Amino acid sequence: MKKRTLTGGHLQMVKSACGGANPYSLAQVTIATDNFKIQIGKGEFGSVYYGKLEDGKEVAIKVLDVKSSQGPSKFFNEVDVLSRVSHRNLVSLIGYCLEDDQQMLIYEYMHKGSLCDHLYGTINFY
Ligand SMILES: Nc1ncnc2c1ncn2[C@@H]1O[C@H](COP(=O)(O)OP(=O)(O)OP(=O)(O)O)[C@@H](O)[C@H]1O
Repeated sequence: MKKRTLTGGHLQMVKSACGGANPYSLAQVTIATDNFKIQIGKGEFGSVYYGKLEDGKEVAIKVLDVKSSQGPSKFFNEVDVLSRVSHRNLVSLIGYCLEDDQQMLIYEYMHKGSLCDHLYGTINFY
């Protein structure tokens, strides 16, 4: 299957859409996740890992599965929507990592999981 990556145009859109979300390097994400040690979930978009940023903030890091048929458009849509909405019942987008063909989204970590986790019993606590 053809590998889907973000084009230069997509990258520009992501960077401007990210607003308050910060860019993180692959090295920072690797340290934060202790080399992607704890996988807390898997969705359509890819795998989700537990991490802790330098300032101690706990995060959930979604790593785009490059084989996903959703590809860059899913990444862009998620960044675009979450950067424009802010609500106590919605998870916040803290940052993103776009490096070496990697596409990752960094969210605040929800200790109590998602509504879906509660409905389907798929939660793992860390
Ligand atoms: N911010 C978060 N905090 C804690 N756990 C999370 C967070 N985001 C995702 N997870 C965990 O990872 C799992 C997969 O999440 P993800 O959002 O990728 O899948 P999804 O809910 O099926 O959505 P999508 O359709 O975007 O793939 C969730 O069910 C949850 O257990």
